[in-house]
Amino acid sequence: MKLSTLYAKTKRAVMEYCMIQPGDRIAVGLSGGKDSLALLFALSGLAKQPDMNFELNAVMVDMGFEGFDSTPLANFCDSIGVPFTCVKTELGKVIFEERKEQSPCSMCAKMRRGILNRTLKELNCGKLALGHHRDDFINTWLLSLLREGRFHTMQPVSYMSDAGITLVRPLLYVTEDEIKQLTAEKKLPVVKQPCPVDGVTDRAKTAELICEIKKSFPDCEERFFSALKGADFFSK
Ligand SMILES: Nc1ncnc2c1ncn2[C@@H]1O[C@H](COP(=O)(O)OP(=O)(O)OP(=O)(O)O)[C@@H](O)[C@H]1O
Repeated sequence: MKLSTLYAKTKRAVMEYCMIQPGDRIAVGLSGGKDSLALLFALSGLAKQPDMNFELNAVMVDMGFEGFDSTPLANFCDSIGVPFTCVKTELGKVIFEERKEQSPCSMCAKMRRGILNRTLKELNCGKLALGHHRDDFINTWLLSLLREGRFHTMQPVSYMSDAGITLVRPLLYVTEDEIKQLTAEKKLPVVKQPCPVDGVTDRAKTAELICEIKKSFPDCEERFFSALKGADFFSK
């Protein structure tokens, strides 16, 4: 993926949905996976553009899974001049070993979000940028339809009034394939936290379903996405 395309697509989302205001302090939620690394890479490039005026941080919640080492991420942040904060937790153990949660993903997301919010407050950051990309918006829409029977997906921008933090998703227009290309070309240091339910969730099943549909309708993702945009799913 060309860097100019990455910046243009990210900037388009940022401008269209007013994701960044001058002087903002933004934290990228860095999981160690390819999506949030690509987001960090894109925003650190945008931050250097003369018409952009914001400060960037990277924040990671270390889930405490055995063998995970965040050093490559710390080194990467250092190399692009972005301060890195890693919050060490035992969330993995609490969720999977002690509580043996029936729906670990929602519990994990909730607890992780609480820790991220607290850390953002300490860092004086008012916005949390997440690495959701175009295909995640489509996947969430299909999952909501199949599981909850409603037309719904994530928003490019949403305000969490209880925490006083704004969530932004600047990779709205970037596809997963583009992120994979970028990760390989730029040798981004992916160090995924070894989650036990990775690949066996309903979200993974809808991703497989979309792959099946693609065999008969190769452009289905473009069509789904333009349907979401056309139906004004995303509020500005
Ligand atoms: N442990 C974490 N610490 C900080 N931010 C996180 C963490 N886990 C997830 N996030 C943020 O939430 C977003 C969505 O999380 P999700 O678990 O769905 O990961 P994903 O879609 O596989 O993305 P990635 O490739 O970045 O892991 C991530 O892109 C990242 O911005």
